[in-house]
Parts: sequence; C-alpha cells; structure tokens
Amino acid sequence: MNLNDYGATHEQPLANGLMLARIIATSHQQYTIVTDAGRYRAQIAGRLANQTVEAVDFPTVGDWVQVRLPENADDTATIERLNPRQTVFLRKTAGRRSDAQLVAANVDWLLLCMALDANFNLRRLERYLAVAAASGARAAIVLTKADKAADLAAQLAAVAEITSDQPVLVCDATTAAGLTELTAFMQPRVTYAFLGSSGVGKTTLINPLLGHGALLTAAVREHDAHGRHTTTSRQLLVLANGSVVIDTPGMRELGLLDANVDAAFDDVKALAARCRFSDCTHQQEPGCAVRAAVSAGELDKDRLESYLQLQTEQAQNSHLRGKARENAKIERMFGGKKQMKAMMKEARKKRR
Ligand SMILES: Nc1nc2c(ncn2[C@@H]2O[C@H](COP(=O)(O)OP(=O)(O)OP(=O)(O)O)[C@@H](O)[C@H]2O)c(=O)[nH]1
Ligand SMILES: [Zn+2]
Repeated sequence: MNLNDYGATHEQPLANGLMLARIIATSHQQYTIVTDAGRYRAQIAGRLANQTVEAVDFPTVGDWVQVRLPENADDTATIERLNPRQTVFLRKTAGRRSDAQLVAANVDWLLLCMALDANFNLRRLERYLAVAAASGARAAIVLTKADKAADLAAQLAAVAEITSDQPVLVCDATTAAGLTELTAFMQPRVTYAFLGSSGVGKTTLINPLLGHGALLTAAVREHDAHGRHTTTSRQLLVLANGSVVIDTPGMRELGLLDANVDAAFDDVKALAARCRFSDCTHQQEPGCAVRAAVSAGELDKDRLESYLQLQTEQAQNSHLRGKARENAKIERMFGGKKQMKAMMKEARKKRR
C-alpha cells in the first residue's frame, strides 16, 4: 500500500528534505505514521511543539504532516510540519472546563451512528448534526441494531423529519443486513469517521468490513481526571473495499464547541425569519413565528427546546474556549497574567 491508498489525492507541496505522511494512530504524543516508505513511529519536533497553544494545535489521527525519516527504519521519525486541515472535528472535553478535544482531522464523511433500540434519541442526533455542520465534512446517518427497533417505520420517519439531505443507512449486525449497502456507499481512498455514543455498535459494524480476519484492537482504557474510564485510542484503517476509516471509540457525551446549530435546524431558522423582532429569542416576544408554529402543531415543541438548549450551550462554550485560548497564549508568551502585567508596566515606564 502507498500513501494514495490512505487518501493522498491533492498535490501537497513539501518542504526541502521532508516527506508526506498521514497519522494513523496516536497515544500520549507518540504517533504512528504511514509514508510511501512504510510505517514509522514518530514524535513531533520541538519547534512544532513550541508553536502550539492548546491540544487542537497538535497533530491528530487523520492529519497530513511533513516528516523527516530516520536513517534506520526502527528509529523514530520527526514530524516537522502540520499541513492545513481540510476538515476538523472537535468536541468539548468531559466536565465543566471547555477545553477542546480533537476527535479527527481530514474526514470527508462523518457517519453519525445511532442505535434503534431503547437508546434511540432524536435530540442526540440533532446534537451530532450540529457538530457535523461545523466540521466541514459531509454527514450520513447510520442507524444500528435494527433488530431491536421498537417501530422501524416510525423511527425512520422521525429521522427524516430532522435531517435535510443526509443519506440514511439502516444496519443490523445480527443478520449482517445493511452491510452491503454500507460498503457500497463507502468509496475507496475517501476518509470516514464513525461517530456515536459508546455501545451503539461501531466496532461491530467495522470489523466485518476490515477483511482478512482482522479485528479492531480493543481500545485502551484509562482513568480521566474524575476517576472514570475513558477510551483514548483512535485509529485509522483501510478497509477491504479501499475506504479509509477512523474509529472513535468510547464517546460518552458530545459537548458542543465548534458547532453550527442553525445549519442543523434550517426549519427553525426559516420560521425565525418571520418573527417580528429580528433578534427574537423565541421565548416570550410578541409576534414570534417560531412559537406560533409550535402552537399550530407545525413544529415539534421538543425540537424547539432542543434548538434553544444547543444554542445556549454552544454560545457558552465558545465564549469559555476563547478565554481559555487567550490565557494559554499569555502563559506561553509571558509565563502568566501577573508577569504580563509587570512587563506592560515596565514598557509604559520606559516610554515616558
Ligand atoms: N442486537 C444487536 N446488538 C448489537 C448490534 N450491533 C452491536 N451490538 C452489540 O452492542 C454492543 C456494543 O457494540 P460495540 O460494537 O462494541 O459498540 P461501539 O460503538 O464500538 O462502542 P465503543 O467502542 O464503546 O464506542 C455489543 O455487545 C454488540 O454485540 C446489532 O445490530 N444488534
Ligand atoms: Zn421568534
């Protein structure tokens, strides 16, 4: 296999002496990369580490990077540059802080997985759609565990209500139903990321698509700051049909950080255009076309609530994230806020 099999399509200009590589696995800033010369372990160059401010500036699975190869193939390669990302998918880390966590980069299609069993939840799907809309990647919906569906027809109709033009695929791993459609949908050298809460059946879907009796390696479980188990391993694999897949195991919740809530609610957005006030919050203002649509039974009340809640969450988190990023920069440049103030005072004195 060469790098084209991993999706290297467009011309990527290289700096002198460096080679193009794609990151296929990470763990504690130890990377596994693939190049036209084979696989290597890799580390990021000190200079690159110094330019980074927060976690999202570090290379992640799916990234295209420029590397210096070691003379001995058993030695570690050095990642010298991070190529600009075509798409990026972030989520808020668990807990109250609004640190960004990179889920994957350069994904062409997000496959939003949701189980048709008791965990079926349209509000969660709306959340995933809002994040997908901001990522730059296209989205498709993969409904799993069709054998456990309470009312498949009604569930499909409800999904159609809240989606626009996203393809919807239905799978049942117990009979392998839907797997043919899924593999036919997935194209060679295109990158897909399976997203969905822990236990929706992502691994069960991917394993038969790997071929050659290969199995996804079990995710590494670690303790996070709250003593809970979290799965940290991400990996990029090439399936038997040639498509490139990023597995994102162990997601408990998908905190909004970089979302486009309006894009995922174009029906609400269209109604809002007819509200009397252009900055209507659709809570109690007179002449609200959105609430009127709810009263008339044209818009689901739960969907409006979901929209308002996601809007609030997104606004709060992006505000907090802006602050966190600013603080990280001050820390890097001055060593802290106190030091920065002292330096500014000093500079003012000199000017006088
Ligand atoms: N009844 C039924 N069970 C399924 C189906 N697909 C998966 N399961 C079961 O659901 C459980 C979770 O499946 P996984 O594939 O491990 O889920 P996952 O999404 O990879 O979970 P994480 O790795 O934690 O993110 C397993 O016990 C599977 O056997 C299905 O189509 N029908
Ligand atoms: Zn309104």
